[in-house]
Amino acid sequence: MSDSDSDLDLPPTAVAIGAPSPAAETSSAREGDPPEVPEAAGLSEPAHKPVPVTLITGYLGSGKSTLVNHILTAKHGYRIAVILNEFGQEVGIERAMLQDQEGKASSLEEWVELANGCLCCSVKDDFVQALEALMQKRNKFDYILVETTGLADPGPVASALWTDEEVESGVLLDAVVTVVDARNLPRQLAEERSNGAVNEAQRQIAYADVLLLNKVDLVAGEAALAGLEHTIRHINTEEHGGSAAGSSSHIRSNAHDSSVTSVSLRSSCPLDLERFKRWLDVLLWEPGDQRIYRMKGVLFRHDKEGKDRDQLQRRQDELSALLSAVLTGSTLLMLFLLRKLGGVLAERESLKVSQQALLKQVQGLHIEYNRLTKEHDGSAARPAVDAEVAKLKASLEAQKKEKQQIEAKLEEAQAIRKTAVANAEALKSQSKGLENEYDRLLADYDKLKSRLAQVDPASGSVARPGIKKDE
Ligand SMILES: Nc1nc2c(ncn2[C@@H]2O[C@H](COP(=O)(O)OP(=O)(O)OP(=O)(O)O)[C@@H](O)[C@H]2O)c(=O)[nH]1
Repeated sequence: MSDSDSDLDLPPTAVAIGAPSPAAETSSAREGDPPEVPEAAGLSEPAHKPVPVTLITGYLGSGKSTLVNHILTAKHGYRIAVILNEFGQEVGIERAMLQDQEGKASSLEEWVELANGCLCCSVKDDFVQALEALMQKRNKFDYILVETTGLADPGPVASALWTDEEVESGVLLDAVVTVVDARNLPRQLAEERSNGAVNEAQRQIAYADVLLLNKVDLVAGEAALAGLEHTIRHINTEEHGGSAAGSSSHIRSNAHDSSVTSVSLRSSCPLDLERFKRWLDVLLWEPGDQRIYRMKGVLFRHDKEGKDRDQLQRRQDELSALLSAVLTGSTLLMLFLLRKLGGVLAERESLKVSQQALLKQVQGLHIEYNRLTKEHDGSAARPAVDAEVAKLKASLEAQKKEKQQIEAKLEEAQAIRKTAVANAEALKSQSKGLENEYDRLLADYDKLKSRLAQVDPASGSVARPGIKKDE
């Protein structure tokens, strides 16, 4: 590793090994520095100068995409086009991961994904076509980064850049950067291929102009790292002995390792994360005859925020349902009570009328009684008059009783009315209380949402001091 590389704006757990290339210089631009115009891109010259192409290679899961994402989000001022080659048939996963970094300035100008095969063989023509298509927009970017699959042989990919006339005139191989997985390197180098051919990990190291020893955080001890560095240098100088940029390969080329394949799974339902983890444990610890090199994907799951949001949403829904049930119930009850009240009031009015009529009748009877008493006092008709008066008195008594009954009914009606009004008041204040609780929950939900928004999903830490994620 050259000393000048120590300033590289690289991920903290990566070590650059080998001669610095323009690509390495690209990533060494520090924040705030004005962007240097890449010589090969010739931005100071007319646009016929070739665009530099950097091939980023490395075994499955070594950290190529991490490096590409780092370059795209670092502040260097270059505009970059990316050609990404996926081994599997799924496209869009890496792009989705990039999109996760919203908020960071991205140098990405163009993004092309070539899936279901390797640039070095089955999709070589697609690669050339993609480059030709990109060259139609050459003024939009200063650099092209090509991320190969983990099984790609960089040799044929590099040679594709100078075997197509149109491509050759527009681009220039800047460097082959090989990302090496420090933890898994010994195993990867030891893997045997048929006929004793050099395996992919070895070929990728051999072709590198720049070697990036990645995942050094997963290797314990300086001595182990020094040993890995020695091994890599040895393979690179022994097998390679020169730059891949512009040189022809003397490494025995090999057909792809046909025992490696990819499987992709899609689901439109949210994942139960715990069950998913258990499934992964079984898959990784008891793989049977299969070895799993690499997994990547975008999970559709209910996270904590989602759970909280769901719970809150459910509580809100329940509360609104309860509130509307109570309001509907109270309205119906009010209507019922009002109707009953209306009936009682109408009955009271009719009772009043009949009471007045009775009073008039009693008064009329009284006048009639006085007249008859005066007229027939001492006469022979007196017994008949007395009988008549007794009848009238009985009728009066009956009417008095009726009046008492009506008054009792009236009292009862008034009591019902009083209860109805009290019930209506109680329901009113109950629904007011529910409304307040509903408002309070909405405010809690907003607060929780804004706090969760401050949680850094990568580290789980909270951006603002004093607020814990679990709050
Ligand atoms: N511990 C540790 N993990 C890392 C480092 N660099 C990358 N990773 C992780 O390693 C995994 C693989 O990284 P990628 O960048 O996707 O690897 P890749 O080479 O693009 O993988 P393929 O495209 O499948 O070949 C991811 O989970 C990364 O977060 C590192 O320096 N240290």
